[in-house]
Amino acid sequence: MDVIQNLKSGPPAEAPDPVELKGVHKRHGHGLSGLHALHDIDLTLAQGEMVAICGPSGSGKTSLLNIIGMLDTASEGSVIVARLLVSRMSDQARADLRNEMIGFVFQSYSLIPVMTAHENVLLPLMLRGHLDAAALEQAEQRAAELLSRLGLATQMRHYPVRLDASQSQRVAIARALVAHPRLVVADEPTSRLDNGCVRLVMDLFARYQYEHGTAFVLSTRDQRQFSRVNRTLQLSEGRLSAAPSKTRRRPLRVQL
Ligand SMILES: Nc1ncnc2c1ncn2[C@@H]1O[C@H](COP(=O)(O)OP(=O)(O)OP(=O)(O)O)[C@@H](O)[C@H]1O
Repeated sequence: MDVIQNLKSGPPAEAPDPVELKGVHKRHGHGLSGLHALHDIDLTLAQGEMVAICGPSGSGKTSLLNIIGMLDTASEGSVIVARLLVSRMSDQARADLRNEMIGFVFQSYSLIPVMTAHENVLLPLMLRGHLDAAALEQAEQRAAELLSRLGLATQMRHYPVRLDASQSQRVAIARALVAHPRLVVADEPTSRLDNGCVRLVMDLFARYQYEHGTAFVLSTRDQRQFSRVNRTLQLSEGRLSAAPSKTRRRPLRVQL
């Protein structure tokens, strides 16, 4: 696909639900010593929807996100991403689809130490293939704009070693958004942010929902996010249920 076109394009007008899980179980390890981390999970995420998965440490949040993001496979049940049954895909096809449609925010940020903040954010666009000069300039601008929006204009040329936890987390968030993914999978994305930064991030997420139809699945223990998501689900010992008291249908407010 033409890169400039690719940089500009949003999701197709009638995009299918990005993710559908049915009867998913996850067992880590084998046999009796294996740990049954997820039990019979049913979950459909609609295009443009933001879902928070909350639950205590060890309840299975990361295991679930890894399956949704195709970083790990289910032990049982079906995982459908972009209408494709993940278990039938080759490793390469899974990697390509992941690269094409999903942005990740990892709990430990996973920034590349030998790259500046700006280069880290550019990475997903560079991985999509050769950029000609015009596309590269556009990509660099987009990465810089995202970092500025997240309050990191003066840290763009810093290497990760010079960033504190809040700055590193915001770089990881910019990197997840830069390629306008259809789906963002974010593991505790605001755990290291103060209230002002949480607002910046949630406003930016809402903007992506509206402008690009991006769907978000966030694992969180952060109460500050609950009023900004469309749906909150509770994971408890690997079992998923609705958390109705925390559910809101639409993000409250978008600051453009
Ligand atoms: N690779 C693995 N091998 C064995 N057990 C694992 C593995 N990954 C996770 N587990 C176990 O599965 C259960 C769920 O872990 P998971 O990391 O998904 O929970 P979590 O809710 O994300 O926890 P936290 O909030 O602390 O990250 C835990 O008991 C954990 O020890």
